[in-house]
Amino acid sequence: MTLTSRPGTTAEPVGSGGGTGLPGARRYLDIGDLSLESGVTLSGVRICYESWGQLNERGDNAVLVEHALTGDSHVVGPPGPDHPTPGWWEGLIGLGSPLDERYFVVAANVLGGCRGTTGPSSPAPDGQPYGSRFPAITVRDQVKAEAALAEHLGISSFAAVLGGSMGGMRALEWGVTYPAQVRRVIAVATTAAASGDQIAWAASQLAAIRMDPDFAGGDYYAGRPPLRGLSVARQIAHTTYRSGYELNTRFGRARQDDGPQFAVESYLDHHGTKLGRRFDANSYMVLTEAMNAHDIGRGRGGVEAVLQRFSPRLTAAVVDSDRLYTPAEGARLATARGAAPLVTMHSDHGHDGFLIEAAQVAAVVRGALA
Ligand SMILES: CC(=O)SCCNC(=O)CCNC(=O)[C@H](O)C(C)(C)COP(=O)(O)OP(=O)(O)OC[C@H]1O[C@@H](n2cnc3c(N)ncnc32)[C@H](O)[C@@H]1OP(=O)(O)O
Ligand SMILES: N[C@@H](CCO)C(=O)O
Repeated sequence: MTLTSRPGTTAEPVGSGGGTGLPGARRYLDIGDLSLESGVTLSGVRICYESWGQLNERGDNAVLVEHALTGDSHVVGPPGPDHPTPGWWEGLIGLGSPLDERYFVVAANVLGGCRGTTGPSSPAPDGQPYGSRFPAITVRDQVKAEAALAEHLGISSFAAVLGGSMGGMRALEWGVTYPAQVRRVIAVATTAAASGDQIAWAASQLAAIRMDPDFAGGDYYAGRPPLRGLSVARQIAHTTYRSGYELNTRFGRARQDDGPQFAVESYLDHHGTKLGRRFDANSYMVLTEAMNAHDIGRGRGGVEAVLQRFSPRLTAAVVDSDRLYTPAEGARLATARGAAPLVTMHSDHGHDGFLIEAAQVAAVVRGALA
């Protein structure tokens, strides 16, 4: 990333919010072709993003907020025409919040996703959706696309790049790939490299989608989407996102409406069906595979070597009941050169605690930026 502004095409903003962070403030930037880590070139890449606040003259008061697997650029704010869901980290941005008027906050929809940034459901150069033709991408590719956005916006350096889960992976990659442009990384409920356990849980999710007859090898956009496979994938994932303690105490052995189905089955079914209404199965697979490939040490001498030369200040935070991105993985991050002591958040909810315990996350961010 150089500090000069680069050519890019800003498409018409949609909605009416401009850069204010009000609903409908999504904007699009066409960054052109992106050469991927695999050597493949993805042509005509578009980034969809939101921003809050003003960039200062030095271009160094920016903060990048990175969303997780099924999140999006709508970090805070009510639902609106462009945002079927409310903000997922309410209280993080705005007056009186950790990311207040001192900062220019940016959040982009991730490369490979389905909320406006180029992904498998986007049109390929032939005008048809990529579908099965969408290339494998990595977290590094996602960060490279975001760097093009940062450059276009005139950002010289970030005061912080922060995110949870898959968002934390991107935050870490930013710190490794662009150390001179990132002063602080805040990595929440995440890992330096996908573990065998995480890849194993992902394997059955990917298989569930592939086994849905509606998947059609990924080329289903003209027909029915593979909602049953996606639902099962989400149900497996959601179980790993919550703690056994929560599932036992909240649902236990109760039956749904005194019928034959366990209440916890009904709950998982609800979340599986709900995701199908807002998420594309191909994106789910592409992003899951990108997370599986995540390893900040790949081609760089391994994770420990990278952590020992990590140059931005690093704050790692974990959720004590997270059985997917375990506290041990956060503790490993906190061994990085110059890292702050590990922050442990308490939640009975497991991994999703990084979304649910918004006040604790806000305290982590406030503390890291103090
Ligand atoms: C809020 C958003 O979705 S933000 C939009 C962008 N999305 C993201 O960023 C993804 C991140 N968000 C998420 O993963 C989730 O929304 C979370 C983690 C925030 C949800 O956490 P919680 O608020 O604790 O929700 P919880 O797990 O209790 O589920 C509540 C839902 O389960 C339903 N439910 C609860 N018990 C049962 C049951 N026995 N049977 C069927 N449904 C049930 C509730 O009716 C509720 O439904 P609704 O979400 O349609 O209103
Ligand atoms: N509930 C989160 C979990 C992934 O970290 C999501 O759907 O993005």
